[in-house]
Amino acid sequence: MNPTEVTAKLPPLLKVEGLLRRFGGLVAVNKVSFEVGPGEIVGLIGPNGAGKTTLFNIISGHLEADEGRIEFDGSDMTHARAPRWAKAGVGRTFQIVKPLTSLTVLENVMVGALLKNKPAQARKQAAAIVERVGMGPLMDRLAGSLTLESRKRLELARALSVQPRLLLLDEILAGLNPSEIEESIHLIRSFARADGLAVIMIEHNLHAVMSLADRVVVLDYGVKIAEDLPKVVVQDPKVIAAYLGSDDE
Ligand SMILES: Nc1ncnc2c1ncn2[C@@H]1O[C@H](COP(=O)(O)OP(=O)(O)OP(=O)(O)O)[C@@H](O)[C@H]1O
Repeated sequence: MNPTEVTAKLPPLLKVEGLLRRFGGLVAVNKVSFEVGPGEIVGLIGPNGAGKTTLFNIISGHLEADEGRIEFDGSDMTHARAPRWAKAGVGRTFQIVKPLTSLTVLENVMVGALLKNKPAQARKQAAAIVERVGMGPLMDRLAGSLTLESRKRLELARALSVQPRLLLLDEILAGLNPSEIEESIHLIRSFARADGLAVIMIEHNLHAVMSLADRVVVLDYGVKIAEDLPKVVVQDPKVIAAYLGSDDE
């Protein structure tokens, strides 16, 4: 049995129905619906400006939808703000990494862990997460002194610090070299397969999407134009046309 067959039998963890978000006259997300089950890895792709980050901003409470409904773990989260999403178990990374530069790596991760734990427990948990993402030796370094690759890992650790059941990863592979990308792919797979986290990843690296995702959702001008297995999506004429018509490489 493959992982999609397993997760298909479980009730969805995230259910997005008819989400719509306007910026003035522009419809950035246009009636988008999809579901994600526990342990499932979903790739979210589409040309620049397709609405991917806007969708993440809505799913993590950083923006409100103008229309539609979102359920997480059976609760209506349509009007929930970011802290409630984090407490409910949704961790996210940002495309522009923004660690608290004057805090250490460990302290950055503790900030999220303190949402649900007392300080001593939060420190222990944060240290375990820092080790898990391979940053153990950098635990006491100031975040402001890290390389881009380490900042990206820290961003992932911060997303994990809220003990998420759903991880939203926004282009965490951009700017990494091939061996760092392989390591990250391995790590993301282990979060889903070993820990049962659901993952939605916005990713321009199609090799990574093909090797990781159980399912791919494609946005173009805010509209969901395809949703299927990675190998089916990359052959879909609508998807090919959307990419050829964009300025993406
Ligand atoms: N705060 C905002 N105010 C006005 N327009 C916005 C705002 N945020 C996003 N947009 C517009 O909404 C559309 C979708 O943007 P979004 O960043 O969600 O796309 P994306 O698919 O994440 O793109 P990329 O791959 O380039 O990151 C774009 O046309 C963008 O210019």
